[in-house]
Amino acid sequence: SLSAPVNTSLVHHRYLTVDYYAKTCPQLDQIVGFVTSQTFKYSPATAPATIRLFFHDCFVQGCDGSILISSKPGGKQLAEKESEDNKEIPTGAYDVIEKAKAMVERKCPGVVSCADILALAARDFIHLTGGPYYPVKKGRWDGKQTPMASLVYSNVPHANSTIDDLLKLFLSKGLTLNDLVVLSGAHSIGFAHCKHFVNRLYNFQGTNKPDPDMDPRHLKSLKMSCPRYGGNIGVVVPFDATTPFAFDNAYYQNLQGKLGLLATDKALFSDPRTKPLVQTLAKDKNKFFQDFSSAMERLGNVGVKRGKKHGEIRRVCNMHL
Ligand code: HEM
Ligand SMILES: [Ca+2]
Repeated sequence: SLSAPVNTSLVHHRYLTVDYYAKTCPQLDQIVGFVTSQTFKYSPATAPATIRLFFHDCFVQGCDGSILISSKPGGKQLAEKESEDNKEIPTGAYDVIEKAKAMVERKCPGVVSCADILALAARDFIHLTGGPYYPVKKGRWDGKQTPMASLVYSNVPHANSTIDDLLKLFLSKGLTLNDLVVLSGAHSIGFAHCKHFVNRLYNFQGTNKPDPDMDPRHLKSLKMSCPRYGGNIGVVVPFDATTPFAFDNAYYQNLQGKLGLLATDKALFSDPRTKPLVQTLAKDKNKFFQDFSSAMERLGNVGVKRGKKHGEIRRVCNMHL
């Protein structure tokens, strides 16, 4: 027959369903919803942190909770969580998953994976910040593999990546150029450390001058937060200068107004392959919400594991069974 080759890392998501736990844990969505909304009240920064946590989990060994595992004390292998990229993720994101898992375990012990709880929590936080509410398909198992910090760098995007790099990375996960543009809309909320964009402020591509593609007032205000020398490395700056806690399509409008933060954000508007979609999304919030919801479903399908050979259902999320 003429059947297409099957990418085995992508097939298991066929088993994901919205009502996967309908019999075994009917209260699941409600419990996770309770914990995320309580957390959001006193710690809104946990929302963007958890969304990024989900993204980085899915891109490294698939959506399998591998990012949640802590390194063994005294062990020589560093876990994913301890990698340079993931150390930036505020610990509140790990805490909210652990808290939700503990509550779920009390109601339905040994049934629900941490990977599914993370997918649900990411969805809840998108909704809590004003974004779309979409159904989450479930049935992911937690990964049994030992997570390795050394796998993270090459599997997550960086602020100095080119659109070609990003496209290659997204294609390797079964995602598209459109998914890249649409999922980048998550930068509608949250914060970045100065080091990720400081070159654009003072020494763009070795010119010793700022990036000419940046609004001058925006440049001035970013320079105040991020001095060239002697700044505090802990300082973070909102991706969206106007509404950092509101999930909306202002991210794309900002790109058009030269208010993008990372070079990769800006590149989405300067590259002819991605610019038309940025323009469409900047105009049409409903389309952004619809496209974002389906792109998150595809993100949640990446490298899903199932069954006891590769998977487990953890009791606590930071430790293997
Ligand atoms: C496509 C290329 C992407 C690049 C180059 C990129 C890079 C970054 C960088 C450098 C930060 C700042 C981290 C820090 O300094 O603490 C960040 C934050 C963030 N990223 Fe991305 N990212 C990309 C795509 C995505 C995607 C696809 C998502 C989710 C669907 C996402 C969600 C987030 C969120 C929510 C934050 C804010 C985290 C917080 O406030 O704690 N990013 N990203
Ligand atoms: Ca993972």
